[in-house]
Amino acid sequence: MYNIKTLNSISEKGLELLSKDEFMVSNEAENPDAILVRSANMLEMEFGSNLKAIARAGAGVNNIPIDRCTEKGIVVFNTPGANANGVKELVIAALFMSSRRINQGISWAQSLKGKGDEVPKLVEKGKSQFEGPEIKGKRIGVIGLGAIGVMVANDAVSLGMEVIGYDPFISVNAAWGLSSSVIRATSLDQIMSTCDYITVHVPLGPETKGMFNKEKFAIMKKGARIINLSRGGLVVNKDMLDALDDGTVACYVTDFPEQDLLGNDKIITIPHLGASTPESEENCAVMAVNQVKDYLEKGVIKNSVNFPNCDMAVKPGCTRILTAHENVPNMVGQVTSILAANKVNIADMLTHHKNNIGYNMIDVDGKVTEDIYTSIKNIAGIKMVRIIEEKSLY
Ligand SMILES: NC(=O)C1=CN([C@@H]2O[C@H](COP(=O)(O)OP(=O)(O)OC[C@H]3O[C@@H](n4cnc5c(N)ncnc54)[C@H](O)[C@@H]3O)[C@@H](O)[C@H]2O)C=CC1
Ligand SMILES: O=C(O)CCC(=O)C(=O)O
Repeated sequence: MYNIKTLNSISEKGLELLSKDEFMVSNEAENPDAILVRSANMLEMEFGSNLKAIARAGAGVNNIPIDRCTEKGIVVFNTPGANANGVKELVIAALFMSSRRINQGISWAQSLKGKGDEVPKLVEKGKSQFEGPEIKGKRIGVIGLGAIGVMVANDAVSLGMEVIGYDPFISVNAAWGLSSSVIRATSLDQIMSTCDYITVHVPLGPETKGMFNKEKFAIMKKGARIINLSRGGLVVNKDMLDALDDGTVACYVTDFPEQDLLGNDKIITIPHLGASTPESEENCAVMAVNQVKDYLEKGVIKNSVNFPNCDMAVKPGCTRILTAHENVPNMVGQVTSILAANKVNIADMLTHHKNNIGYNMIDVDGKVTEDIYTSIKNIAGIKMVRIIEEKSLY
């Protein structure tokens, strides 16, 4: 039986894939085998000795201590693209909101309650304060052309905008999916200095933290509108507030409200709703659960952010040994030497590595004793060993 802990509400569509015979799912599980999480902050969390995997039902993994997980041999998954359409639709809404002062106008209209028959007249008199430009023909910069950025860029083309995209690490898949009308920016500054609208779709990390700062606002086209449904930390709030004050930025839409951003007429604060659609929540949960299940049951890795993808068909009657180790010479050799010394025959084997971590699947004939398990675990540089028979032993 595997124990799965949920840290946020995870769609039933995903959880129902975990059969009750094999998985116990609870938000109170102690020392779980795996954790399913959305946005809960896990950065300071202590991990139990059983923890093998964390699956983020979503894209951003900045709430998970990836390096610490890698060090402990814990595989971290996310669900690439599963909520991209939900976010894209809200970005398009944000684009219109940033231009047409829709929500400010709605709040104002609501404030007329109690004015009786005067309301229609007051509306016509007051509406000019909420005027805003059309987006057709305007230039939009899309920073980050991954699952969300490509969809946003393509839809902006359909809306008649001139679209310029910046992503020095764009994947071949994303490039294939991008409209040929999208102009390629060769620098971030090209976006910052020429666009009427800027939307950002990059992960938050050391390289992107604070990418919207006073140096960038200094070169920005006056009156730019900025949409940030990625992460609050991409923007230096103080510098943004100054840029809004002096008119450099006409409107800032963020999915990440913070105290200092509230109550400003030029800031639209959305309560992190980018992926809050039944469709996105289901897609993410199904993908996250399937990935965790495959890993716990078979050691198969797909869509991990810290481990390599690795998949090998299970050989009937075999025992599967999984190891994670430092990506240095002779790690696999030491494992196979232990097997040879114990007269264990290898039926199949697969090794992959990603950055500084190596991952190894070995199917052997017959059983693996606890002594063999312990000898492998004691090899210097081994971060994790698991033995899977019909169900996981260790
Ligand atoms: N508001 C919400 O509810 C949601 C927010 N997000 C945020 O959106 C971000 C993007 O999501 P996806 O498009 O699904 O991820 P993705 O991984 O498909 O795309 C990210 C893209 O950013 C690019 N990139 C990385 N560093 C860059 C840099 N310095 N400059 C330009 N491009 C850079 C990558 O090459 C990649 O193409 C997530 O990391 C997350 O923070 C994602 C889903 C929901
Ligand atoms: O689960 C959510 O609602 C947040 C989604 C998100 O921010 C992400 O996928 O990065």
